[in-house]
Amino acid sequence: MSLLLEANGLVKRYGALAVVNGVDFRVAENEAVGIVGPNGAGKTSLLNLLSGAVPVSEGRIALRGAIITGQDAAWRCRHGIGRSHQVPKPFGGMTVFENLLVAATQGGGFIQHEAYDRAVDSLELCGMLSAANRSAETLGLLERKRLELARALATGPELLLLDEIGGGLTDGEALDLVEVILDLRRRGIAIVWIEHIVHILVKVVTRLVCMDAGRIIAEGDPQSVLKDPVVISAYLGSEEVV
Ligand SMILES: Nc1ncnc2c1ncn2[C@@H]1O[C@H](COP(=O)(O)OP(=O)(O)OP(=O)(O)O)[C@@H](O)[C@H]1O
Repeated sequence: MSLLLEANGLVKRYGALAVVNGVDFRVAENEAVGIVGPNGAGKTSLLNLLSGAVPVSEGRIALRGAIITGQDAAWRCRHGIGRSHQVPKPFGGMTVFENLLVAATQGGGFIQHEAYDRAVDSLELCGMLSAANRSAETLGLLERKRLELARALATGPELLLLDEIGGGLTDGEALDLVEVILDLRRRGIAIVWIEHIVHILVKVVTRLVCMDAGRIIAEGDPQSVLKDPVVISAYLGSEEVV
């Protein structure tokens, strides 16, 4: 597998506080990487740096070997880095389908039939065809999460950054989303997924990273990371998670 995204020495400071503190992070083509860690560990902050939502304080990020550290989120989205947010916020005053068309055209840079086909494809993949003409604001949580995923997908990503896409869902609902995410992997999309529902996460990811206090404290194959005493002490406690 060739390297898709590589970040070295990432630091993000707010005032004196380094919320991401010297992180090296790599994702290969079509790889699925999970990120876990306690609240406030810096997981979303790391995703924000990778997606370009916030600028780095230090470090550099490369996409397929080309430095993209200075590129903003819109540029990165056009060049294959899509993301979903922890709290889904559909575009208001629009239907589900219109949300996806906006993502395909404005986020992905697709035009005309290509944009339309992308939007339809994302609807189908995320199981939202029957909701296409509903006002996005009327959706319940599961459908909002699906729309959040579909919208990221409509931008045509090679790499999808998912922030707690399973959060707030029942186990059954989260398992349905797992099937969708597995489908995306089958299509060759690489996934970086932050999730607290660890037994759901490990159904998709082949590598797990654990963060604490802005640093990576363990990484490797998911079962080994979950058994690591450092991870148990910082994050899992004595809880049985898989
Ligand atoms: N814009 C900001 N200004 C100041 N501090 C911030 C900002 N954004 C995040 N932080 C701080 O950075 C730290 C890491 O937050 P972050 O949201 O990245 O953690 P997380 O691991 O994603 O947590 P959770 O699992 O609760 O979502 C927290 O202490 C948070 O308060």
